[in-house]
Amino acid sequence: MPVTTEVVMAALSKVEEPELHKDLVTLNMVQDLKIEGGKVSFEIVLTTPACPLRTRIEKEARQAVLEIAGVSDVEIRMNADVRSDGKPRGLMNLPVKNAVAVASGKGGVGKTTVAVNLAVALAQSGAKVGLLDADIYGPNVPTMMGVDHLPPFNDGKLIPAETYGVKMMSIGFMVPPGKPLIWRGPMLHSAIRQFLSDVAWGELDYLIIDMPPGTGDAQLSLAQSLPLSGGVIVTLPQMVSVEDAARGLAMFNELNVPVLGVIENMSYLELPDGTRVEVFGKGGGELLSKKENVPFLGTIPMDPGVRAGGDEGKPILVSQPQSAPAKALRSLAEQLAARLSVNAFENQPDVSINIIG
Ligand SMILES: Nc1ncnc2c1ncn2[C@@H]1O[C@H](COP(=O)(O)OP(=O)(O)OP(=O)(O)O)[C@@H](O)[C@H]1O
Repeated sequence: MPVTTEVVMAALSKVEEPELHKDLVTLNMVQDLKIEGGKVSFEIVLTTPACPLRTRIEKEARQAVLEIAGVSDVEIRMNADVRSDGKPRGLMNLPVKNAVAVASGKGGVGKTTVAVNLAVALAQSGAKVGLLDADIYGPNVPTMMGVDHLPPFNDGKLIPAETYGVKMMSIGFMVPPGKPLIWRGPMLHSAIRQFLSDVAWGELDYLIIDMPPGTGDAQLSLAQSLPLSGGVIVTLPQMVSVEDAARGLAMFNELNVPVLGVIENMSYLELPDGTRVEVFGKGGGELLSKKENVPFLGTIPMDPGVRAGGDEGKPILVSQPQSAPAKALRSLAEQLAARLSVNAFENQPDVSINIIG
């Protein structure tokens, strides 16, 4: 019996996308199916290039098709088309499929480090990524990304700097170094709006926003100016930090920003003999996520390479991509991308693949 499109699609309709809990055919993920005798080839279009289950999906699809009588060879090309959460992005309707705020209850917990590395990890996976440094009190993103100036204006628009595949904009480019940044409400609001309306971001799969620490005017302004797909809270394992982070979560709730999860930074320091020292205590991130009933995305170890990467403008995902903290950050970026895909799907279940433009 010859192998037909119907038989192949029927086999693939038994393969489930494990996060979305629907099969590949229903999700319209199977494209460009070709059959030549016993040879079957097709493309699987994932909902994010940072899909943590990419290998599993490919393996299960291959197995399902190989089980069809008469199939001798299966060629699968893996591709991705990031889903949008479907929210219009502010006055300018920016072509940004997902916007994610990275926040913390207070300063110094590694919020900027996490935002920078999440952006780089998503870009390394193949996504189109922007990074907005909205930390108006301490704009450190340019230093951590190793950039000290913007390209010239074009067509009256600010052009974002681009490094490590990430488009980046920061208030740090607008003010003389070392000058204290004192913001009043209306000025703050207009600066944030300018970042969104006067910057030529272009099409983005993910815009990562490094929020100022704390819970105040800037956060409110941002959430009002740009509907967010969700927010991530960074905390240390210690209890004081967890209490601050809980305030950050309350802020997201008040602003109607869906909480994507909690990230625990500097969870332990691993010594050369393998011993782990819990410098800032233990388990705060998980405790917070249980108490507040929000997802726990994972932990990042403390590592001198992370600090050095920030100081040298070369994020650890670039300087030491195989190190333990780089692996942890990559996995966090994948968890985040997967959650965004699930949320986008739940918001618009009838839109299988959502393309901007
Ligand atoms: N996992 C880590 N291991 C080692 N050092 C880290 C780690 N995460 C962050 N750091 C370092 O801790 C310091 C604070 O980090 P960062 O500036 O990212 O924090 P922040 O929460 O954004 O602070 P602020 O809100 O004050 O800007 C930096 O020197 C950074 O390099």
